[in-house]
Amino acid sequence: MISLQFITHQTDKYSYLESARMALEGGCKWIQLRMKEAPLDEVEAVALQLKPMCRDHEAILVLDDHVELAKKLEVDGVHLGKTDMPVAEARQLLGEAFIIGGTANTFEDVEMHYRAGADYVGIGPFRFTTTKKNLSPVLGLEGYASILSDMEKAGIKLPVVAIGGITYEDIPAILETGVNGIALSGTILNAENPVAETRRILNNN
Ligand SMILES: Cc1ncc(COP(=O)(O)OP(=O)(O)O)c(N)n1
Ligand SMILES: Cc1ncsc1CCOP(=O)(O)O
Ligand SMILES: [Mg+2]
Repeated sequence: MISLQFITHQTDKYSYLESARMALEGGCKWIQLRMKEAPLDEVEAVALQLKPMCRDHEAILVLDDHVELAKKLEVDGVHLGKTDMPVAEARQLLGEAFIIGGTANTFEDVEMHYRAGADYVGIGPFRFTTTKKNLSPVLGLEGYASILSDMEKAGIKLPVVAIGGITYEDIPAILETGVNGIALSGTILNAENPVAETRRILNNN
């Protein structure tokens, strides 16, 4: 079964919490609570509801961006990008027990996160997506192959999660490049039945 990280999103049909609930029901064991434009108190309110749901499903819960909140709520970790708190600073604040992920679009980004002590890197985008604004350049399969080859040459062993516009059909070829996991949002939430789609993705990969 693949390592699948579900990225929460709010749609016309689903709230952030409902999106996570469906992924958990479909068997996903890793949820990232990403509420991009929401005020901190709203993120906290949803995280407080989501934490016991993740615990009941034996799933990991990481927060996008919010290091102090992750510490306060004692969730499992955070995911940090270029404009967020640097990974090294987050590590100082959170200690070794928390999972810290960093965003990368180039080998240099990976190297930086590796040196700073990240536990994994989210490399993307694989292709264009409307789920995130201000996207970095699209990587495609060649981009992953190239970054993973550079990592190998440099002796950098760090779990890689591919992200950005990924669909069910893309997953086998992306995994072939050597990435360790896949992060998905839209392809699950746009499916007719997101619970069944999560199951299909997990059972066939
Ligand atoms: C697994 C994973 N990879 C990359 C990202 C992107 O994070 P970031 O660059 O901080 O952008 P925002 O998600 O905060 O808009 C991610 N969230 N998760
Ligand atoms: C958070 C994030 N970072 C790069 S692409 C992306 C969005 C992923 O969502 P989707 O699977 O809907 O493209
Ligand atoms: Mg961020």
